[in-house]
Amino acid sequence: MELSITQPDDWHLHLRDGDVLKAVVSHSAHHFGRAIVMPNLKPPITTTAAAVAYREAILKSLPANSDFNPLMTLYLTDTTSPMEIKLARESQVVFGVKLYPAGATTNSQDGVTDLFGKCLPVLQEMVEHNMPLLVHGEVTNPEVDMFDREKVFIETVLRPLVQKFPRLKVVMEHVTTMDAVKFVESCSEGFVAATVTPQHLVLNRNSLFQGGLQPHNYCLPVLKREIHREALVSAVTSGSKRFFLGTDSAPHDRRRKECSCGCAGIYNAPVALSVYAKVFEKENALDKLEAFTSFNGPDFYGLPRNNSKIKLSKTPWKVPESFSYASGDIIPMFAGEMLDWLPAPL
Ligand SMILES: NC(=O)N[C@@H](CC(=O)O)C(=O)O
Ligand SMILES: [Zn+2]
Ligand SMILES: [Zn+2]
Repeated sequence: MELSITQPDDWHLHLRDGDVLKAVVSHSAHHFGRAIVMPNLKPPITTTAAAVAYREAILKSLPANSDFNPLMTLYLTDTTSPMEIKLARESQVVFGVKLYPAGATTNSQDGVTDLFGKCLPVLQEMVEHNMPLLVHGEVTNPEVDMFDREKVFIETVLRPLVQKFPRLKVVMEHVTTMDAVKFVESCSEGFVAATVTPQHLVLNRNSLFQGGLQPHNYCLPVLKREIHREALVSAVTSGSKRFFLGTDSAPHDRRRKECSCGCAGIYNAPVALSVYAKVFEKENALDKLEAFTSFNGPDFYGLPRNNSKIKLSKTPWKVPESFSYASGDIIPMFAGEMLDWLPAPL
């Protein structure tokens, strides 16, 4: 069996910098036309100037004759100025501003502590420039149960935010719960949308503990119960325009995953398209795959859909055990396992 679809884009990607960037960028560039590149470097990308420089570094790391187009983002802080939003829009290389609640996830220590106070003028400016707010939707209060952090965030932050700024474009990134699906579906189409990762479509929280602790399945927001996974699968295969592909591919060196205090993040760029295809196939919804991978994202961001096509063939292939690079190795999702949708350029 073979499928030809418009080239997909990845609307949520971590490319890192330095040696890791060089090691991972080709895996995304191979399959995706564009990607929204997350700004949580150390130090974070908080200015348009830094985003432009980071974009140059990414372009330099690409394989020869790749036309992969990195779409940059700014990391919102309590001190981001409205002027920075204007600069970002004028640069034509910045396509979103990322909200990390301070302390929510990898490299979020400089994130926002006062969204409804200090950030109000910036949010207003974003509405004026039609600049999307990309949200890591979890509260950080240590008393809130890890598995409830997304749900509590929706009620305490997102719903009030959308009420206050009904014309702000918001992407709820990497949704993991039935609650998030219901929330996104209740908002106005074209203003609130969500990305969905491969892991949250095929794994539930049992995968963290099956046969012993599984650090390579640990990401944030953490995997949830089976009922939530099922709700995500229904949402993406329903044909709704509100959901689109965002891998949240988040490479960390193996030693930082397999240790006493492991990092959150799953490296899925090499397997993402195969996994998404499998999900849609299983639901008899392969006819809805292309909208999810290649139409809904650009339509939401107001960008043209890609012209080129890729082919997905039902050929079994083995995921490499690891990818070694200059300073270590990175273990991909489904390392060493067989998958059966193989993507290739057409
Ligand atoms: N998803 C993750 O578990 N980790 C991401 C950060 C993020 O997207 O929250 C990372 O940068 O490592
Ligand atoms: Zn996140
Ligand atoms: Zn992410």
